[in-house]
Amino acid sequence: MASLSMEIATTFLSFTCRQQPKIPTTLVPFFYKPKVGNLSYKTASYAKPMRRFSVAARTTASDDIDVETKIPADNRIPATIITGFLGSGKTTLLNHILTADHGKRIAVIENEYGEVDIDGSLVAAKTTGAEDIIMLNNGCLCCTVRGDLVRMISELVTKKKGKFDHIVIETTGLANPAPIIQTFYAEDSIFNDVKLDGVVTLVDAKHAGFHLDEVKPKGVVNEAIEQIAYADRIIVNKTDLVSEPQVASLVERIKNINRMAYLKHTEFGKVNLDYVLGIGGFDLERIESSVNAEVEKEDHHDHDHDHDHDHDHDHDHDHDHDHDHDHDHHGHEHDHKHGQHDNHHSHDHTHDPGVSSVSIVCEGSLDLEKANMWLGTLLLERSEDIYRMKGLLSVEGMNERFVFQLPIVKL
Ligand SMILES: Nc1nc2c(ncn2[C@@H]2O[C@H](COP(=O)(O)OP(=O)(O)OP(=O)(O)O)[C@@H](O)[C@H]2O)c(=O)[nH]1
Repeated sequence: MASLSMEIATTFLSFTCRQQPKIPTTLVPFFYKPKVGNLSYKTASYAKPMRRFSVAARTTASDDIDVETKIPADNRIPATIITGFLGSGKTTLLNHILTADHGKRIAVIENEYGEVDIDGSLVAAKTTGAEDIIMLNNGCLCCTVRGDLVRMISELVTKKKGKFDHIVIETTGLANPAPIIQTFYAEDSIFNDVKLDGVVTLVDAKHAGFHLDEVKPKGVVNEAIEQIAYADRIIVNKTDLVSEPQVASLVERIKNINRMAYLKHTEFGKVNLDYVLGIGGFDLERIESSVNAEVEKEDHHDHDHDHDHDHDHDHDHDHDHDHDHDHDHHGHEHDHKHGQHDNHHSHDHTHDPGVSSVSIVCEGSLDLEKANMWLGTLLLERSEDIYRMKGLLSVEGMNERFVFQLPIVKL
């Protein structure tokens, strides 16, 4: 599969202008947090994080699309962000990764909020000397030392390229992952050599509920929620300290925040390494295959009501998905809008007033211009509410399907 990257505005506009296809099946999962107050459009908060827009074509491009699709494989160095609230087990997981037999040479960037390097001395690799460990102390990667992160990754790449295979970044427990994710897209010096592989979030089975409940002052993010919302992989750790029903209830709550991420329960961060490394959470091919799996499940989804797509009406149901599809459909909202032409449907499960995930599946014909307009409007008006989007667009008249993902990050 070929892929390409380009400026968002160009891609979006040229894609719109040059194609007039329908979209037989489109799946656009995204996270959103309901907006408080008026919607507003801020150029800086929306345009900058999305300056890279990646498109992956499944087969070959047709003549009428003005994009170069024969792009070489993405050989950039993968980077994994390990995040999670204070004491959730990030360093424990890091040690597990570094001491495991995986054959990867890992460079570690360890962020400590205080001046004293405590985590660094706890990291196993320091004693083995097998990997590079870079400490970023006295500030948080998402704010005060973000510039240092950029410089350190750039230096790693220029001075030690070829000497390591993967970068693992452990954030502080108070980090908001969004600006860290943005670093991988907004900084050319990083983007050209390093790709974000995934965000792994540790959740403390015993204390997470308390942190998730915490009501922050207006304008202040709840980091515990953000860390879950941005995750590709969630590890509910310290399950030895709580009962099974407590774990189940926490898992339900987490899934209500982020149904796109995979989730595992562990003690002392003991997970298979392929669960956390090389996961391709930000990798278009992987996204495409997981989105395809979602579509297949959608196709076999057993609706308890009839859809008559021959009639002049629109079924509009918003879906919350998790990878097990273990949600039930009792009491969820179905928004049927009659009198419109589109045959798409989506299902809306609203469980949590804070952050949630939504998948939209559109079947049949969709006008790309309208879809583009809808996406553009959504991003203009709700970019402050959306953490992340991954999607798959199937375009009439073209054999390819197009994958996109947007880390919607705000500073
Ligand atoms: N009982 C229990 N303790 C654990 C588990 N995982 C980690 N711990 C312990 O919890 C404490 C905190 O673990 P860390 O790995 O340092 O957590 P962290 O997220 O890196 O902590 P900060 O860097 O302070 O945010 C340590 O004493 C760990 O040994 C677990 O599954 N069960």
